[in-house]
Amino acid sequence: MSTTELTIRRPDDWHLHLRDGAMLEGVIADTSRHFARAIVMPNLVPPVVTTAEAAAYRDRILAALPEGDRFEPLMTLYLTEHTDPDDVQAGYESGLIRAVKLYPAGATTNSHGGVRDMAKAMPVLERMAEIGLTLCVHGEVTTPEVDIFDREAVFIDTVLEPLRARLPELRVTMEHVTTRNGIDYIRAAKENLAGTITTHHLIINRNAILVGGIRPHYYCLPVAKREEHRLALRAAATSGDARFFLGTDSAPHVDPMKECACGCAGIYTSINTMSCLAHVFEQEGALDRLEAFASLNGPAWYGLPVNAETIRLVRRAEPVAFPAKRETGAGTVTVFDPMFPLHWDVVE
Ligand SMILES: NC(=O)N[C@@H](CC(=O)O)C(=O)O
Ligand SMILES: [Zn+2]
Ligand SMILES: [Zn+2]
Repeated sequence: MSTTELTIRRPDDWHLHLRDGAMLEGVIADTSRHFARAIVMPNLVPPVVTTAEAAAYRDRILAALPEGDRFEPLMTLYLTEHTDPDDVQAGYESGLIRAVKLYPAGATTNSHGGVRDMAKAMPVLERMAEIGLTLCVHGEVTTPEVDIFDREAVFIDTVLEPLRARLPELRVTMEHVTTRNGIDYIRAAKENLAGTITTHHLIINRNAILVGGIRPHYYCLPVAKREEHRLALRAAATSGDARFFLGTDSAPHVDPMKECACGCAGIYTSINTMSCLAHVFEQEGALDRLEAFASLNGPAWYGLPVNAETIRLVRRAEPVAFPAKRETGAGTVTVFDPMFPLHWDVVE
């Protein structure tokens, strides 16, 4: 008999875009329904750079939460070349700041204020290494000569490895790993390195974006790679290795910003992530490791307790329906379509 029910600790999302204002209000319930906590990305316009800005953003998130939902936003700071190490340390020591995010300038959505010259960020990075504060990285180079499909691998060789050689004590989370190279690099590290994997990168390869017509709702950054890379991600996610855990990178953009001549990067998966993941883990014969990936490995890496509550997943005979669109006060957001029926349902 195959498994049709599964109870796991309540999951957390270790890489999430909640946005702000009407978009935040429109999407937050899709996360707080299933997830207890999330590492909230700071790439707002303007970005969340100081501890005071992060505190104000946290208040706005809590104010947008539906009545009765218990959800803890774990705040991050957007690293710039002018970030003040003392402010970062104070934010960390107050318990508000859980990570600092490195966006190479120009690498992704709202990253123009990111880091151009790593040398200028060194004082902050040294302080973080000293106090044990985690650096989350969007691991892609932006050099125009480098092919977009190679940007993660080149980042590892030319930015990440030199940084970690110089600051071995620095804790680094490689966000949204998309390549075998990234997986191998994390596996080979002795310490202080972990990686988040998104839901969609376990499901799509680059064909989803390009075959049969250009499909903007499968476009995100880092861009999905070849099938061999997707298989490496699936192997890592389902391996039980504590260095790999869920970061959905759910990144809502309104449809007109996706369906146009120069569409935004980002895929919206908050609403059906747990169903998608149960499907993937079932396919891999690893349902017993879903809890490690979604609920245990992340807290261990960030030094936080595992959630006390549980969620129950049930495999239905009939497919579970999800809305194709999420309507928000900021506009309509298309929901990730895994291109197969989803049978796993989360029951409260
Ligand atoms: N992943 C994406 O494609 N987009 C993210 C930014 C990011 O995580 O790189 C966004 O904020 O829209
Ligand atoms: Zn990113
Ligand atoms: Zn992201």
